[in-house]
Amino acid sequence: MIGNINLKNGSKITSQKDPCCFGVPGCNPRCVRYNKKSRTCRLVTRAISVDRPQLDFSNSDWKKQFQEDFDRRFSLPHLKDVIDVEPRPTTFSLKSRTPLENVNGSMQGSWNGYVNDDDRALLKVIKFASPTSAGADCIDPDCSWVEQWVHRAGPRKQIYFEPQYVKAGIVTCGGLCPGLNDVIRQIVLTLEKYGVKNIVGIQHGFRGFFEDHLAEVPLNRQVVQNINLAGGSFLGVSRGGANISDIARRLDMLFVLGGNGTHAGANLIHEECRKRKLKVSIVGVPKTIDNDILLMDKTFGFDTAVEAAQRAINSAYIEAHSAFHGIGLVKLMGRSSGFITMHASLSSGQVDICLIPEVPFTLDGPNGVLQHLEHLIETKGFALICVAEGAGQEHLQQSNATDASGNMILGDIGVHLHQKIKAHFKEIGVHSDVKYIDPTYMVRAVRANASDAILCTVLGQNAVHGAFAGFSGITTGICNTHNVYLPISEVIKSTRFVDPNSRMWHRCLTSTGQPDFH
Ligand SMILES: Nc1ncnc2c1ncn2[C@@H]1O[C@H](COP(=O)(O)OP(=O)(O)O)[C@@H](O)[C@H]1O
Ligand SMILES: O=P(O)(O)OC[C@H]1O[C@](O)(COP(=O)(O)O)[C@@H](O)[C@@H]1O
Ligand SMILES: [Mg+2]
Repeated sequence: MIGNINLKNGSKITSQKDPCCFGVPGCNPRCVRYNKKSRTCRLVTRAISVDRPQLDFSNSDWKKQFQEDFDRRFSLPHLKDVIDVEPRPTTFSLKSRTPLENVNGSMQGSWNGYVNDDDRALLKVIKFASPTSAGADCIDPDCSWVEQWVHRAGPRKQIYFEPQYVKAGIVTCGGLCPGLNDVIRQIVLTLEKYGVKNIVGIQHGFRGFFEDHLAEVPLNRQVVQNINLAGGSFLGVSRGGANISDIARRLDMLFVLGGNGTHAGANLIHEECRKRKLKVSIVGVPKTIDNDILLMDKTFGFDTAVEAAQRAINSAYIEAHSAFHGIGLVKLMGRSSGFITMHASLSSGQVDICLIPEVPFTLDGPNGVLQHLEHLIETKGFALICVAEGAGQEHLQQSNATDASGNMILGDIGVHLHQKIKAHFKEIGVHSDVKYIDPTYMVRAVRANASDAILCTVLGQNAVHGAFAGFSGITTGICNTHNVYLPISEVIKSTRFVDPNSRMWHRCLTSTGQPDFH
C-alpha cells in the first residue's frame, strides 16, 4: 500500500513539498486548501485510502500488477458475492408487440438491446507521450500506455429481482441541482417498465428515513409525469446525518441521488446490507452542479448551472461596461472545485479575471489581482471578475465551522473582494464603480436544460438497470462519452478538482488574458 494519508484537518505542514500542490503527481488528493501563512492544510472530511499497490517500475510485471489491482478495485459489488441469488430472464423489453421467447431460461430473439456483463469502456483514452504533456495523468515515469477498463452500463438479459415483489425507494440529498426531477421521473418510468408496482419517494434526503412526520411518497407514472417541468426536487432535499444502519431493511432497491457526501452515505448503507446479507441493491446517481465527482465527464445539472450563470455574468458585464471605471464582480458556487466558474467564464468570453479554489492568488502587490484591475481600468476602462465561492479562502478568517453534513462553511470571498477593490481604488485616488452580483441559488434552482435532461434520462434509466442486474454499491456516469457503472468506493476517494495543468484551465487563461497572480 502506498499513499495512505495520515493528516488531520489543520495539521501543520513542515516539508517544502506541501500536500496541496494541485495537479502535481504525488500530492495529497484530500487536501482542499493550503494556508500559506499558517502552513496548515484543510482536508476533505471523508476518509479515503489511496490503495494502489506499491509498483516497482523496474519489474517488467508492473503493468500486470497495476491492471490486476485496477480490475479488483473497479469490479462491481454484486448481491451474489454475499448471498445465494438466482438470476431470471429480464422483464425489461422494448419489443412489446413481439415478446422474446424464454427458451430454457434464456431470452431468444433477434433483438440485441442488452448489455453483456463483459462489455467494457476505456476509462482513459489519451496516451500521453510525456509526464509534462498538458494534463498528463501518468502511472509510471515514462507515461506508459495501460488499459483501464470499466463496466458498461445498461440493461442485462438476466435480472436478480422479481419485479412484482420489489419495493423501490428514491431519495435526493444535499443541495439542489437542476435535473433532480428528471432523474426521479426516469427511475420511476423504468422501474414500471420492469413491472415494479411499489415505488416510494423518501422526503428530504436521509432525514426522511428517520423523521416520523416525513412519510414515504407513493410514486408512479402519473405522479411523476410532469415533475421535470420544474426545478428543485419533488421529494425535497436536506443536509445532515441519518441513522444509516436503520435504512437498509425497509427496501429492496434504493436509488440515492446526491454528491460526494450522499455517495459516502449510500456506500455505508450498501456495506451494512452486505454485512447483514440483505438482498438490497443500493445505486447512486451523482448529482452536483459543482461537477466535482471523480472519473466522470460531467454530472447532470452542471451545464444548466453554467448556462444560468451567463445571465449574471452578462448583467455584470453590461453594468461594468456602461459605468465609468466600472468593475463587475460575480460570485458563483463551487465549494472546492472551480468548474462552474471556469466554464461560465469561458462560455461568456467577457471575463477578465477568473478566480478558482484550485489556483491561489495574491490580492496586493505588483503581481496581485488589484494591480491587474488598475491596469484593466487604465487600458480598457472597465473590468469583469468571476470568482468561485471557494477561491481565495486563505485571504479570509477561517472559522472551521461546518454545515450539518460536515462541509466547511466558507468565508464570503465575494464580499471580501468587493470591499478590497473599493478600498484599493479609493486609496490610490482613482474612481471606480464596483457592481457585485451573487446569483448563488439562481443558478441551481432552475429546470434542467435540454442536454442535462437527456443526461438525466440516461442516468436514471441506467440506475434501474444496474439494480435489476444485481449490483449494489455502484453509481452510474459518463466516462469518455460512454455510460458506465463504477463502484461508489472509487468515486468518493476524493473530490474532483480543476487541474491547473489542464488544457481547459489554459484555455480559460488565454480567454481572460489574466497574468499569474503570485
Ligand atoms: N462521509 C459521509 N458519510 C456518510 N454520510 C455522509 C457523509 N458526508 C455526508 N453525508 C450525508 O450525505 C447527505 C448529503 O451530504 P452533503 O455533503 O450535504 O451533500 P452532497 O451529497 O451533495 O455532497 C447528508 O445527509 C449527509 O449527512
Ligand atoms: O447553501 P447550501 O444549500 O449549503 O449549498 C451551497 C453549496 O452547494 C454546492 O453548489 C453544491 O454542494 P453539494 O454538491 O454538496 O450539494 C456547493 O458548491 C455550495 O457550497
Ligand atoms: Mg457535498
